[in-house]
Amino acid sequence: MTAAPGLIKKGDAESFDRAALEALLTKRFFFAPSFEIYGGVAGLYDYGPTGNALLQNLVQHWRQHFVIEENMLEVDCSIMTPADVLKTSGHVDKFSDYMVRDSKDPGSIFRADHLVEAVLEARLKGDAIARAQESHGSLADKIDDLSVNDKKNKKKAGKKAPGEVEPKRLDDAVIEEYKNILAQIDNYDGKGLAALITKYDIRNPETGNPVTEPVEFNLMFSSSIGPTGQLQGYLRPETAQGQFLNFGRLLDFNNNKLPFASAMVGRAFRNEISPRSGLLRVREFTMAEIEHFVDPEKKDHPRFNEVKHLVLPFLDKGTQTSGSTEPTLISIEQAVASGTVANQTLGYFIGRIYLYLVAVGINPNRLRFRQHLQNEMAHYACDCWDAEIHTSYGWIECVGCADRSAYDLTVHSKRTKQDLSVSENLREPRIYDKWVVEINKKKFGPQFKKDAKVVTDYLESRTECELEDLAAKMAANGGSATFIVPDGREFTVNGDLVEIKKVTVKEHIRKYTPNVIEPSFGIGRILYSLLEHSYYTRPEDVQRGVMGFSPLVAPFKCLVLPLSNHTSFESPLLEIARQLRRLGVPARIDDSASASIGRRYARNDELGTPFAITVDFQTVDDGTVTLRERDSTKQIRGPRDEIILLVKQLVDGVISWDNATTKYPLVNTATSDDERD
Ligand SMILES: Nc1ncnc2c1ncn2[C@@H]1O[C@H](COP(=O)(O)OP(=O)(O)OP(=O)(O)O)[C@@H](O)[C@H]1O
Repeated sequence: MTAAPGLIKKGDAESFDRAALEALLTKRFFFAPSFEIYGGVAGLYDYGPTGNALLQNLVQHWRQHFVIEENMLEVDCSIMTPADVLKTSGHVDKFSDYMVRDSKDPGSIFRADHLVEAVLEARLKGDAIARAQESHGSLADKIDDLSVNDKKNKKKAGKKAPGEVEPKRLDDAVIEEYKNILAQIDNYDGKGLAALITKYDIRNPETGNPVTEPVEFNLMFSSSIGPTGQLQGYLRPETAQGQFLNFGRLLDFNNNKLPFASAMVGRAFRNEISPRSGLLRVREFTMAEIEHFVDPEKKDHPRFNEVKHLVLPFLDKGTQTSGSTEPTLISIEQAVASGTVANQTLGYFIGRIYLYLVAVGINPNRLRFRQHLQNEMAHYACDCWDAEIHTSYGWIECVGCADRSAYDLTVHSKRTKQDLSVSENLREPRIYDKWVVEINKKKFGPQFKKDAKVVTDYLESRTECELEDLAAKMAANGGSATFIVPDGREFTVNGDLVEIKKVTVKEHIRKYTPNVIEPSFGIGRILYSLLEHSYYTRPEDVQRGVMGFSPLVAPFKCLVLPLSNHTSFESPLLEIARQLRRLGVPARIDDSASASIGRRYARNDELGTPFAITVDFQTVDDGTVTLRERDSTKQIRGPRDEIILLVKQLVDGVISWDNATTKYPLVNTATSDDERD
């Protein structure tokens, strides 16, 4: 669709007014706080008819783009999950964030990294304002104007927003330090955050009080299964585990062939410490996750050629640790060849994620791929990239894409004693050298007594590289080596007890645990980013908001409306809507007698309806109707049945609006298009 000249650009960050968008979203019931008439609960939202249709369309296109086009095996698994499963996956022990409290107001709780980030960003903004005030009064006004949205939002919330800007100069060296910290804020653990809070005197911005030491808070909602209360469970924090646990059946379903991918769309639950920023951080949300199971030695991808040419902004970990947030524009092929992205399969999915996001309407200029920093990445993952989308809240992670190695299948297999590996019959036997550990059990028991199992488990679960290191240590140390087991204790072994050696192996069957590449989508975050990127106002009246959704995701595709409430319009109106719906085009009739036609167009612009068919007196005379396109507000006229088919083609993307205007004459309408309710 072509935009009218002078139209305020969609997704333009500079001219964006968040308060105006929020008012529109509430008025048109895109979403609202759940349990609102009971006062609501932070982080829980209900989608209205418009928001829900948008959400379903995002999911539907996700299914088309991934599940259908990539022939994935879609499953639907239980939400309530026994504790044992999540203990094995590591969620019970590690799925947590750090929180701090206001030292004098314990009810004021913050996620520690978000607090540090908000305070440092506010100080940098305050410095920019102070510098501008000193040098150019006009620039200061401009910057002050930019913070108008913050002020409006703050007023709406009725309290002081964290990070409220106080004009104050900072030393240049301090600015550099702050920028450096912000570029790698996800890399700090509890101790690191505590040090930052002390060093930079981070306080509760609303009260000015100091905050407590960061403590870990597990994000899972706990429950019990059954009447005895004996079986502990959790609401799943991601959809992935169900897919891993069904791996054996899925492999069988796929005729024991690898690679293949499973997929699931469903709700996930996280008891977020401080759910702010609307739909971006909620406690219950729709996830769409893919688990691509692949041979660890064959991580190339047969369809890599289809995406390798895409040039994308990659913000790698080296750039971030050097204190910069400037991504590098390179092709996916270059990113994989240079080792920036670990392998082709990961690169392939980065490309597919990009194509999906842009197809649904995310502005490609406000999209980047950021690599996880060392501490941020799950300990088992070997590479992870987030698709981040820029919104008025900053850069937001909307899709994570991780190479989870063989971790998940290995831990579940160990815990359940079920074989979750793949066996491959080799045409030629494979002969290779391998590091192995041989434990002298007779001597081991008397030496380590009750700790024998801990030490044995430690040694037997070492990777080849680790065994090689241990062997080198023993050789250098007169035959003994000291190591620390997972519970923190130190043990020493010598050559009498343990032999670590290289042996030559001949295999006819290759047995391995597949690795998993996991693209994980938060549909709500994509939806909210899309709302910001789609919103614009008409140049002739900045109060008139338009949601410029593409027909692919628009909640309603076609509006059908009468010029007035004349009775002769009733029957063609119903018939047109019926025909459109029969063709699979969601159509909405707006025949409210009280509103003028201009007002009704404006109302549907706010719903993002791309096309409108109007029935008027000429329709009754000669069977023609007008068709209006939302962004240009231009109208064409043609025979009713032809226009209905044209709408179907426009919605399916088979024909463009520009093309349509060459086939049917543009009409001059006397309709007042500038009213609103
Ligand atoms: N609280 C939430 N509200 C809405 N969406 C979420 C939330 N937490 C995660 N997601 C979505 O799920 C996707 C995958 O989850 P993942 O575990 O990778 O997120 P995360 O790294 O924990 O997110 P964050 O660091 O922002 O808390 C994210 O990319 C995001 O789109």
